[in-house]
Amino acid sequence: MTIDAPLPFGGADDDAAAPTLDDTFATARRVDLDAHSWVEHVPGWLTGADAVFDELWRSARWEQRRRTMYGRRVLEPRLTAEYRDLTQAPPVLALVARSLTVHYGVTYDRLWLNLYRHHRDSTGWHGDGASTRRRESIVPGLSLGAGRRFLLRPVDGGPSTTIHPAAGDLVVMGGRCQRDWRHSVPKQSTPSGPRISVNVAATSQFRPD
Ligand SMILES: O=C(O)CCC(=O)C(=O)O
Ligand SMILES: [Fe+2]
Repeated sequence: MTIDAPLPFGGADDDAAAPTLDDTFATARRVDLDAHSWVEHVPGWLTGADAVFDELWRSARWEQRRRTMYGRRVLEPRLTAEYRDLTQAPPVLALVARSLTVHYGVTYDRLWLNLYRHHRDSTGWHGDGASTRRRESIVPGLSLGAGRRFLLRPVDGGPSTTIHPAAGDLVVMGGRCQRDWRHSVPKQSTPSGPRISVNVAATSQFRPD
C-alpha cells in the first residue's frame, strides 16, 4: 500500500546522520511487574530514528488488515507490514535484530511493523500469544515517529503501568509478560503525528516449550 501523504520528517535527501544503535544498552531501565514478568525501557537506543521512519514509511508494503469482532469484519485501526525473512527487510532492521539477538540471547529472525497514522490509530489490549507460545519470552519493540503511550496491565485486571516511548526508544517485555499481562497502545484525544513500531520476533519463541 502506498501512503499518500508527505513524509513527516523531511524525506530521503535529508542530511540526517546514519542511524546508530547503542549496543551497550546503557540507558536500559528494567521494571519488575511481578515476580515473573518485567518490562525494560531503553530511551534513545537508536539515534537517527527519523531517517529510519522515513525509509520504512516509503518502502514497507503496508497492508490494511481486518479482523472479526463480535461476528463482524472490521478494519484494524493501523496498517501493518511484515518481514518473515529478515534478508528481505531494509538492512537497518537486520542490524536492529542482530543487536537485540546478541544482548538478549534470543535469535530474532522476523518482524512486523505497525503504522499508527494518527492519534486515533491504536492496538487494543492483547498478549502476543500468536508469536510467542513459550511460557517465558523476550519481546522487543522499537518506536519511531511520534511518542505514544504504551500500557501494561495484569491479565485479570488491575492498575496499568504506563511507558512513554519516544522515537528511538526500545520497550522490551520479558518473563511471563505475554501470558500473565496484556499490553496496548491506546487511542488518544490529543492529535499526534504518525508512529511506527518495529516488533521484533523469534521463530524459536513461536514453538511452545
Ligand atoms: O505499537 C507498539 O508498540 C506495540 C504493538 C504490539 O503490541 C503488537 O503489534 O503486538
Ligand atoms: Fe503486542
